[in-house]
Amino acid sequence: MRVGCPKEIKNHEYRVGLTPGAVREYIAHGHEVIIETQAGSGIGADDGQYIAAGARIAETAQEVFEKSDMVVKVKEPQPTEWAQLREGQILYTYLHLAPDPEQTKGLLKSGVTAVAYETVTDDRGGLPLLAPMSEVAGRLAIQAGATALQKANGGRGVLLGGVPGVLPGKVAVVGGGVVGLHAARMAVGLGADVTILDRSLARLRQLDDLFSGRVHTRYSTIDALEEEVFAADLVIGAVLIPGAAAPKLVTRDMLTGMKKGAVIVDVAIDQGGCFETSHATTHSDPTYEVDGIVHYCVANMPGAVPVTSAHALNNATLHYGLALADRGLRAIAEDRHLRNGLNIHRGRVTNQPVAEALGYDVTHADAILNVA
Ligand SMILES: NC(=O)C1=CN([C@@H]2O[C@H](COP(=O)(O)OP(=O)(O)OC[C@H]3O[C@@H](n4cnc5c(N)ncnc54)[C@H](O)[C@@H]3O)[C@@H](O)[C@H]2O)C=CC1
Ligand SMILES: CC(=O)C(=O)O
Ligand SMILES: [Mg+2]
Repeated sequence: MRVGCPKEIKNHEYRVGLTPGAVREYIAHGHEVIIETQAGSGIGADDGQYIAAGARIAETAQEVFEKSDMVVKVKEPQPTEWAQLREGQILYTYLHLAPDPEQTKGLLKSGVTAVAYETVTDDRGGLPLLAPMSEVAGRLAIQAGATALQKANGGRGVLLGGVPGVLPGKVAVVGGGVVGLHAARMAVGLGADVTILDRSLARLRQLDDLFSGRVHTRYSTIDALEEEVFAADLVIGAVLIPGAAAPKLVTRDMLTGMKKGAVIVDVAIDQGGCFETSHATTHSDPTYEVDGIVHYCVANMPGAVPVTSAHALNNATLHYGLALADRGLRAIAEDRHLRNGLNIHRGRVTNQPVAEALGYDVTHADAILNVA
């Protein structure tokens, strides 16, 4: 198969879909790889490294889209990109379709077969292609929140770790999955007073064990959520219902009960956000204020640390990327975890939560992947 990787064009997105190391693996499997010139510049990988790994360099993204049987990316395709996709081509990238009707329309119109990293599953009930970026974003959320809490940045002027004789800042982490765990790790490391809320008691038990009492865990009722959000200096939004739009857990009304200058980092913004007042921002203008509360809602947080993120992402995407390149649609038909990743196929929505969020009929992948 001919596998192509364009340069990412989302605001301040420096990751790349294929690292030179990943290219070498595709070449070893007998595939051709085309990389857009400078696609790896954000991680310090120049065209020479890609050529040494066996890739051919394309001068334009257009050439990559035109000539590839499978396009491997990081972020959801932007309008100029979805216009270049076509039927018979596989797109392998993050999509986050539930809160994004325009992109969904664009992909449906193109006829492309789109596998979304964030809905591929594993045997342990996890999301293995989302997890590494959730690790990065969870850890970054505390750095971003701590910075936003500084007075000159609009925050209330609290140092998360406090100092001897002054209490530390309070951090509430809403959703104790991968993002929540890694955010809590960083906040604990800084010496903050951390509470994790979740709707899964089993998960709260695990977290209690992991942190040996160093964090508080709380079952997330409306009461508990209100109490923790009102008391917090920093709130991290980290809930997920896979594929679906994030539930709006913190309403605009609740903001009035919060401390002025408190900070919200809504990591779940890529699925629409779990605060009613969240809207997506970019790395060039990451924060805004509503009712005295600073909001940080960057939808591609890991793009800020591309050297770490691109390698972590490629570690996770390589296995299924090779399966798709080796076996095409058959790989999707034969592996239920990859089938869970299929969101769009030849003009139909194949993921139930996406279909429900956007009002489409769902077509189950098994019914249309006729590859016998
Ligand atoms: N902004 C960005 O750059 C990035 C955003 N993300 C996003 O972060 C979000 C979280 O991802 P992960 O931690 O990997 O998901 P996860 O599936 O590991 O964890 C989600 C947690 O939310 C909990 N939850 C679900 N509904 C809840 C509710 N009503 N109240 C309290 N807890 C609830 C679940 O029990 C689970 O423990 C996702 O939307 C993901 O796409 C991930 C990476 C980067
Ligand atoms: C998961 C996601 O949206 C990101 O890594 O940008
Ligand atoms: Mg996004």
